[in-house]
Amino acid sequence: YNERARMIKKIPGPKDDFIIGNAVRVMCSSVELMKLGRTFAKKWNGIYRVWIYPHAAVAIYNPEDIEVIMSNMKYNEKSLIYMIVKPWLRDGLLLSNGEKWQQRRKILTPAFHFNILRQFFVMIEENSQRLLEKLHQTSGESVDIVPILSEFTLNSISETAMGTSLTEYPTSIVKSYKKAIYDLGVVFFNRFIKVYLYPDFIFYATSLGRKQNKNLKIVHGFTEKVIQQRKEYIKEHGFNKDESEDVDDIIMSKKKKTAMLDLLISAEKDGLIDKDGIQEEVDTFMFEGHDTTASGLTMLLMLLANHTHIQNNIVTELNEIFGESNRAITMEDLPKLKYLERCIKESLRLYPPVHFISRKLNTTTVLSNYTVPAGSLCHIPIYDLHHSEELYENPEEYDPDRFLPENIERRHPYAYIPFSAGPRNCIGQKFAMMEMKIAVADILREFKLEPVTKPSDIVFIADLVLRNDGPVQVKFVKRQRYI
Ligand code: HEM
Repeated sequence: YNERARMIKKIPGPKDDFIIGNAVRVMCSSVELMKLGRTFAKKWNGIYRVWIYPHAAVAIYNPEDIEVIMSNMKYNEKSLIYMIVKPWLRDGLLLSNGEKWQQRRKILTPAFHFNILRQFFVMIEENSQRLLEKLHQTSGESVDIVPILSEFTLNSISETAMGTSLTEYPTSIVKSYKKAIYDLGVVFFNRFIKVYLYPDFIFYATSLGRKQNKNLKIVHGFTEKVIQQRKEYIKEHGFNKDESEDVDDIIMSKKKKTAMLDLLISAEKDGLIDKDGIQEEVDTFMFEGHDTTASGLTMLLMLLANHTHIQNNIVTELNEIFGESNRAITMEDLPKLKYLERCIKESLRLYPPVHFISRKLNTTTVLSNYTVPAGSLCHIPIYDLHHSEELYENPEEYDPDRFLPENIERRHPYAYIPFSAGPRNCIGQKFAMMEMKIAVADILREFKLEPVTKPSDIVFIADLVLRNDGPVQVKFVKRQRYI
């Protein structure tokens, strides 16, 4: 009944229970929670509030409010719910705030410069060829693409950003890393819905807390090895500092592969970051750089398998570029793949891998004519924004032409934000788009995709990235030269 509660109560939202608000309502299964989010979004119009004692939150899914929050540095701080993943990613770029975030972002930005991406291209293409070999082994039979694509994206991020090939590790170690990430997702979800598990002293006394610790040990142990291996490499081969002190030259050196990790190790030598800081960033990039693109590619291939005419349009575009030639794809081909780019963008609209983000409102803010008190959480359910009937005609339909330049122009710039927007946007978005383009172009030059899992079979589970509750299956049938 205080002023804050009175302000929040003016915003429409689900009926709440005395004191605890909506706490009981959100304590449901992972699948039900995802459905509940969609039900709420449909019931209200671009904004609603939830109250889970003692926290108030608004969910906004209209572009005008999202612009207010995302375009302004004063709303850059991540909300309390990210504290659930803090023991894992600690103060890495995704979670850090204030000066620390600014300094880290400055160190890491050059790792995604166009010239660096050009070098990454070669390594991603090598991995894409390995992916094709795997797909050939499926001999046109139905296959679950989730683990196959996750292996491709994990290998790609470790070779490019970390300068470490996972083929040098026993498969059991890599498998247990991936499984530990999946299991952590389950723990995080369970803590997220049970507010009584938020205090550390309660959480760590439960079996869930113990499960988290066990999996964190595996995940941190793995990334520690990745850093160690790179440091040993640098010790042996050096940074090539004799030739230049310039950071671009260091990571572009021909003597060794380029790596984001090298920037961090170099920054450690300059006293800008310490050992723990490096580990935080490696954990962040290994996760953000692989699970997101794997989710994006999974849904994209499933959609293409189910939309033959769209798949054929991409093949026509590929034919125009490659003709009868078997030559490998190059960096120069990428901007020519305009239709494919539209298909990727539309897939990221329908299935945004990062479907939900959240900020903290440090000041009292007016959103949709409602006053939201300082201290509230501000959730941005990207999924619901992208499925809004007001912004997209027939929002459930897969229609790449929504991304024709004239159609983009008609939309609000914050109506489509798969990579977030503003100063705190995704640092890896160009990397991700490049990786997805290479993989899909290579796959469609080689295989015709046939549907097994249909869009109507997809049932989301609540996790850090958008996941189906079960496998996503596709058939890869060898093509007789692009027909
Ligand atoms: C399709 C693929 C991807 C999607 C949809 C995606 C989406 C996003 C989104 C929505 C955010 C904002 C998160 C938030 O505010 O909580 C973000 C942040 C971030 N992403 Fe991505 N991402 C993708 C791929 C990547 C890749 C490949 C990398 C690394 C190579 C990466 C690294 C990061 C990092 C480090 C941040 C935190 C940035 C900051 O706060 O300064 N992401 N991403």
